[in-house]
Amino acid sequence: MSNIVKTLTIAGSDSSGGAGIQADLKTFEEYGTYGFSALTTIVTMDPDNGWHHNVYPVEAALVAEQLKTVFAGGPVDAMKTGMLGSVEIVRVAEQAIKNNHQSNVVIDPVMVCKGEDEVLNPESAEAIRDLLLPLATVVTPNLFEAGVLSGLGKLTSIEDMKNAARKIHELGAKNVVVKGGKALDGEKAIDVFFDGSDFTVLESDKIEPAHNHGAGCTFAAAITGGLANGLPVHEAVAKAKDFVSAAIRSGYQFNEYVGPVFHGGYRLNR
Ligand SMILES: Nc1ncnc2c1ncn2[C@@H]1O[C@H](COP(=O)(O)OP(=O)(O)O)[C@@H](O)[C@H]1O
Ligand SMILES: Cc1ncc(COP(=O)(O)O)c(C=O)c1O
Repeated sequence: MSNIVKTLTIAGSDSSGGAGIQADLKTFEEYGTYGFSALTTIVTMDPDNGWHHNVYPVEAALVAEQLKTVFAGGPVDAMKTGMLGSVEIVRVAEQAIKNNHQSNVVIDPVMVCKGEDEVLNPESAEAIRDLLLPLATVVTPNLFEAGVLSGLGKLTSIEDMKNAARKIHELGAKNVVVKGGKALDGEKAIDVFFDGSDFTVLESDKIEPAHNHGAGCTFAAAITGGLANGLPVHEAVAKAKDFVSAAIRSGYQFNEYVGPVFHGGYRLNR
């Protein structure tokens, strides 16, 4: 079929199914697109150790090989990156985007897993800032990641989020969405969108219980799906906000530690 709309994720595997490549491919399907993937890391969560996340990066050369396979069909309609796992893998992603003249690039600068409070790999965070932000059509940091990328540290208000978005735009990303999510105090889940000249504040009710494991990946994958389908950036972001809200509302409690989103929530109109 020649009218197939193609999407790609370069991300890690979350066997628990809510986040990572699993979230991305499910979301791409919901958007009626054909999903490709290059796996960067395998993440396990240990029920015998308080659900501690162990992250196992794949060899960078193997990520490059996967991307050679994907791009053998030419550039895709839109792509995203998620957890990248090492500086070398960030470089491989950068080269693939440049060499294949890939447009519609969504960078989700994954630095932490929810429930874990250490930056997974500080060098990778710097590499994402320096190598990938200049290639980003949209970058989607959460509150913590936006504080790191902007250098502003802890962000606690919409004004802080706007200042961070401005700084991240200066680093080269064309559009920035700073996600307040559950981390920003208040009754609303607030995200700030900045296109380089105007701010839009996206608001939804804060959903409780927050079955939001995978919400960030799902949001970025939904923006990717929207861009692939030809939506302008601001519409792709607004639709992604509705999509992820429905996914959180339809989420469920997997065990005592984690409640993932359900990526099909939007279709079920929940
Ligand atoms: N409890 C919640 N209720 C409603 N929306 C939420 C909730 N938690 C997160 N979101 C939304 O989900 C999206 C992902 O945000 P967030 O969970 O902060 O990202 P990340 O997974 O990268 O930490 C954002 O649009 C955010 O506002
Ligand atoms: C492979 C992978 N990518 C990304 C994330 C981040 O998930 P979230 O969308 O909840 O921020 C996780 C968290 O567990 C993960 O395992």
